[in-house]
Amino acid sequence: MKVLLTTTSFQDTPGVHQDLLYSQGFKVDTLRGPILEEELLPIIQNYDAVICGDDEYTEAVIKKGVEGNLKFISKYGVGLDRIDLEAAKKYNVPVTNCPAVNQVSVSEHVLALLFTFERNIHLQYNSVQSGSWKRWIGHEIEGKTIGIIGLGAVGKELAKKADAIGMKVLGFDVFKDEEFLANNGRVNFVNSINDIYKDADVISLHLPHTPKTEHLISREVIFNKLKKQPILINTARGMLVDSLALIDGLKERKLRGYLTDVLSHEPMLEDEVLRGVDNIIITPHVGSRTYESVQRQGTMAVKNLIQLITKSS
Ligand SMILES: NC(=O)c1ccc[n+]([C@@H]2O[C@H](COP(=O)([O-])OP(=O)(O)OC[C@H]3O[C@@H](n4cnc5c(N)ncnc54)[C@H](O)[C@@H]3O)[C@@H](O)[C@H]2O)c1
Ligand SMILES: O=C(O)[C@H](O)COP(=O)(O)O
Repeated sequence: MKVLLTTTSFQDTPGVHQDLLYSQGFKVDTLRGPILEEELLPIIQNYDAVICGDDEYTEAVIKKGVEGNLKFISKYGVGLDRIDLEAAKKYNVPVTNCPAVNQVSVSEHVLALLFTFERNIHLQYNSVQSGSWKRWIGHEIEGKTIGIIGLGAVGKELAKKADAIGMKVLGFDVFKDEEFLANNGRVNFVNSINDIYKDADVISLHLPHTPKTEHLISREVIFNKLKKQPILINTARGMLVDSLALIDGLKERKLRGYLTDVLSHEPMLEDEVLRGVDNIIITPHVGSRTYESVQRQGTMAVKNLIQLITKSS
């Protein structure tokens, strides 16, 4: 079994996930992801399986893969938006992912971004480093309303944490998890996303990127629906937000800030429009990158692959 491993956090973090993978007798080749379609096309047919991150598994790549040896795709992570699932089905390549193992890390990252912004840590750090003692005034977070769009694994974990620090929590999802809401009585489920746009001081996105959710945060939303100059936090996917509308919205004070872990194009392009804009903080897709989460996620990705192999034999 020849396996292509492209996720850098898996490779760079020693732990139980690596022990499990390297005890299977696979021949493992590594590349530093994310890997683009044109880079995958010439090599993919050499592999029986891949453990991938946000690599471009287009129909062309999958087709090329199955003309050779490709049989299994194990995604390390949750979001499957870079894998053409229809094509995988068409060519009988099962795809697995790692749900509900990185929500602690990602929700902590959301709060880290929020605290950083509200207490100007990023500005004050740079200022002190340059020898200055300028002191900014920040904002408290307790008592503010957070609107969570997408109450899945990360959204729910964030809802609990936000409640614990005294925020009022609104949540919206296309699926209403009655059991979670019954067990977390202070999480207020709203039936219309517009209630979040209207009432939230902080909006955090936790839904997948699909054709339906692309540019969910549109010019129309930014200019006509946001009522409280919220801070927008995005640890889900860059394509959920219309970047140009967002920049205009920040200039017009429709939003107070944009704190994001994800961009529409990753790795960041040299001419990324969000770079250097006031009141934007960008981190390089590190929401789930903790030693704890990498080991959980990595172990699940390897176990998923072992299960796929066992099932097929
Ligand atoms: N920054 C990171 O490192 C990082 C880490 C994990 C996940 N992610 C991204 O965050 C997303 C959420 O992660 P998760 O683990 O919570 O996923 P999840 O699948 O557990 O939850 C996603 C939720 O979004 C809801 N949803 C789908 N479409 C919706 C819509 N149109 N409107 C409202 N709700 C909708 C689903 O019903 C589900 O409850 C993932 O899809 C992934 O893209 C990023
Ligand atoms: O989908 C996910 O789980 C996250 O985006 C993390 O993916 P990555 O670790 O491959 O960046």
